[in-house]
Amino acid sequence: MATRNLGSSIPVASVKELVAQSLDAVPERYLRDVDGDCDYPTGDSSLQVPILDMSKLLHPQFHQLELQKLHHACKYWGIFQLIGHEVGGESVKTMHSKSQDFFNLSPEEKKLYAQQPGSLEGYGQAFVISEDQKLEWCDMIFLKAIPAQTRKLQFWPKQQPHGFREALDTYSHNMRKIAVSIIGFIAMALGLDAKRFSEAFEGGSYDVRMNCYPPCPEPQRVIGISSHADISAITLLTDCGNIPGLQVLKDGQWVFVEPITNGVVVNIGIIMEVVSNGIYKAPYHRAAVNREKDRFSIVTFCYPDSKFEIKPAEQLINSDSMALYKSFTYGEYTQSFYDRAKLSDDGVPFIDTLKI
Ligand SMILES: O=C(O)CCC(=O)C(=O)O
Ligand SMILES: [Fe+2]
Repeated sequence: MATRNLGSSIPVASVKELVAQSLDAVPERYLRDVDGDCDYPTGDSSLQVPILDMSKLLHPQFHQLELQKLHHACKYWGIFQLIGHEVGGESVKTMHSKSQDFFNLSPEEKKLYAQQPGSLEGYGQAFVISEDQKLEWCDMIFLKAIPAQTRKLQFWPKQQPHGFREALDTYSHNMRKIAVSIIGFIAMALGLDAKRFSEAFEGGSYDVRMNCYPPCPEPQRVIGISSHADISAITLLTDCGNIPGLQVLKDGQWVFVEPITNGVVVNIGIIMEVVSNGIYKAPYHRAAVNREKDRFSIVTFCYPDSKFEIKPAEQLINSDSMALYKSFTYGEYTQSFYDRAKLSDDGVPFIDTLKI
């Protein structure tokens, strides 16, 4: 198993603590519109993110049509909501309540699990690399969950919230179950060997990020998580409550992903963009915040096992369709991402650095 250096982040104040001070104005470091580049839209409500049904993918009668829908969703959206999967709502609900309980602990209790220099794991913020960088309206805790031997238990809340560790163990195994099945169908939709993909994800890595977006007095002027594409192969997101926040960029427009009961949001990450030779795109997405309530999301970044080479699949390369991306070992790929994350933003998207 290649060890991954997940980089590090400069400690900054917790947004929840900031909100507890009942500020009526948002501190300058969070404001996105001061330099006139705020583009916070309400989201286009005429567009709806595709919904895929796992039980249909598994059903001989409906399989073919649903597989075509999956191909279309991955190709034109890079994101879809998955229903009819085999994971019951209970484990998701339990994890969401433990995650909320964690963010509601006192600042002192949460700090027991704070990120340490040189690592992104733990409680804090991701990728703060300079003192004048704009900040996101989000607190998070980031934990590597699978394989179990990669867990850094010093960052896993222990006594409080009671049962957090067991809940995360169950939740992450359930997310792996979903990843193993859906990646097989994604491979199939591309005409690739489903079994090889499912096996690679059976032995893959699963990193979990729990996000808390506190209510903001000026939600239009801040961003919960700024626009990015995930570096995973696929990402599975569950939302708790009916508070929309996730937005995806579709043909130049931001579209809200409306939470649906028991739905798991699946999005294509950069690894699958490379493997599919660009047929499927890792979509840009971001999180908006609201004025009224905390929003919580739990995001599982799914990676294949470390033997899996990150390169365009050979079956997709021919004289009409040349390889668009270079080949990487798993270790080279993750290291190159974290090496770039330590540098100040040069405006070049990570995916472009992978192109031939
Ligand atoms: O919370 C959300 O809706 C988005 C989170 C996300 O994109 C991420 O953590 O990578
Ligand atoms: Fe993301």
